This record gives sequence, C-alpha cells and structure tokens, in this order.
Amino acid sequence: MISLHIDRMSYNNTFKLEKIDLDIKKNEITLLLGHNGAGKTTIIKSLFGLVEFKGNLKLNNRVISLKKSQDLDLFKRETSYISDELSLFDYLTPSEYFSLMKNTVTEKVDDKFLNLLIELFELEVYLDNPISTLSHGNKKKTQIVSQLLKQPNYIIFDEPTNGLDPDMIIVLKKVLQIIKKMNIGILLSTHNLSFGEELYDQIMVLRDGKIKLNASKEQVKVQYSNHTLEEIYTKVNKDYYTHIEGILHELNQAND
Ligand SMILES: Nc1ncnc2c1ncn2[C@@H]1O[C@H](COP(=O)(O)OP(=O)(O)OP(=O)(O)O)[C@@H](O)[C@H]1O
Repeated sequence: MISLHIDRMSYNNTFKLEKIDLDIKKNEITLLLGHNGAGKTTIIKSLFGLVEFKGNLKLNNRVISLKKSQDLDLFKRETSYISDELSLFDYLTPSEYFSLMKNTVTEKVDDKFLNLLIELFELEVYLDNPISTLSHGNKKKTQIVSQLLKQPNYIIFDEPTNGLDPDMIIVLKKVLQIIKKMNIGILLSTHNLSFGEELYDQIMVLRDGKIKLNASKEQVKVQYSNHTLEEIYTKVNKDYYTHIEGILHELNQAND
C-alpha cells in the first residue's frame, strides 16, 4: 500500500493543502476528484517528491524518503506514472519506444501482454511511424501502453480520458478493471465522473486543498444510497452548488 500523509504543504502561502490522507491499495482504484486548482496534481507531485511538504510517505507501511536514492529507486520500480503531459520521445516510433521502456524495467516484460495492449488500443498500424506524426489520442495511447507494459505494483494516472475517443475510453475502463485484479493499486485523478463512477473502490474529493470526502465505495453507498457520482459530488460540494444555483437563477431571469 502507498500512504501519503500531508500535514501541510503550500506554494508561497498562495495555495495550501492541509490534512490529506491518501491510500492507494493493491487490487483497488482510488479516485481523486476536485475542481480546477483543487490540488490534485500537487498531491501527485507530493507522491513523487516533486514538492516539499510536512508529512510522510509510506510504501508497504514503511516510511520512505524520496530524497534518498535507494528509496527513490524502489518507489520508481514499484510505480508507473501516466501523466497528462505527453512527454514522449517524438523521434522514436511506438515500437522503438516500447522497446526502450522494456529495457528500463528489471522484470521481464510479458510480450503477449504488450501485444494484447497494442491490439486493444489499436496501435498496430502506427507502430513504425514516428511518434511526432501521431494524433494526440494515439500519442496518449502510446504513453498508456508504455507504462502499463511494466506491470508495476502501483499506477498513478492523471486525466486518463483526456484526448481519448469514446471507444478507447470504454476499452481503457475495461483494461483498468482487469489490471486492478492483477494485484495492482491504481490512483485515478479525473474530471470524468462517469468514467470514475464504475471504477472506484475508494474516493477522495478535494475542494481548495481540503478533503470534502474520503471514503470507500461501501461507505459512500451507506451514506448516499443509490445516488449517482454526479449527485454525490454535488452534495459533497453543497455550498458551491448553492452559490451556482443563485447565479443560474439570475442568468435565467436576465434572459426573460
Ligand atoms: N509551482 C507552483 N507555484 C505556485 N502555485 C502553484 C504551482 N503549481 C500549482 N500552483 C497552484 O496550486 C493550486 C493547485 O494546483 P493543482 O495543479 O494541484 O490543481 P489541480 O487540482 O491539479 O487542477 P486541474 O484540475 O486544473 O489540473 C492552483 O491554485 C495552482 O495555481
């Protein structure tokens, strides 16, 4: 299990995260939801030691320090990060890129697993084209496959559905359901409520750097019975939506 505890973190006092407790458990998907600027990426950056914070990071119940090269190497080996920024080597082809990724992991990559992912994400026809010539969605799929092929213990996935077409969103949802059962823990940070709804086992909702909801799916069911995730999200952020309803009412009146 990965456990991140942030007591406090701030960017020059302009934005702060407080009392964040995030767990990523094997065989589970943790969903991270929040408005633009809520702090989701900052939490992910904290996980990778890219921002300073007061608190601690545990891997399998042991506190680790990403400033120590040994701990950093261990954490990198255990974790794949699929970012929303497409930082691929554009001059390589997907095929060359996958080979490069295969050579960077210690365990042997299962070629059958890789070929099935290539087929599922419909990348066969682009395998020998330079990545620079691929569409945004195909670059994204190349990035997804390049990280999944490592079959890490944990996957941190930022905005998984950005740039994907409806077929691929459906395929990705099914792939993540299978991958989770391979004893892999997944953190999904997404704005796509319907995508997250079917997938999550744990949910964290953030507003302005603070936790509004941190619960398991079972706890959510007890508290919100059959409500959809959109309804739950709206209820959790009640103050915001009451404010928005007021403005929408005025907009409607102005239109009369
Ligand atoms: N390097 C930085 N220096 C100062 N402030 C920053 C920095 N990076 C982010 N912020 C601010 O911290 C807040 C949280 O940003 P963050 O990127 O974590 O939000 P987010 O929830 O990922 O948003 P989005 O959904 O828009 O990606 C924002 O107000 C942002 O402007």
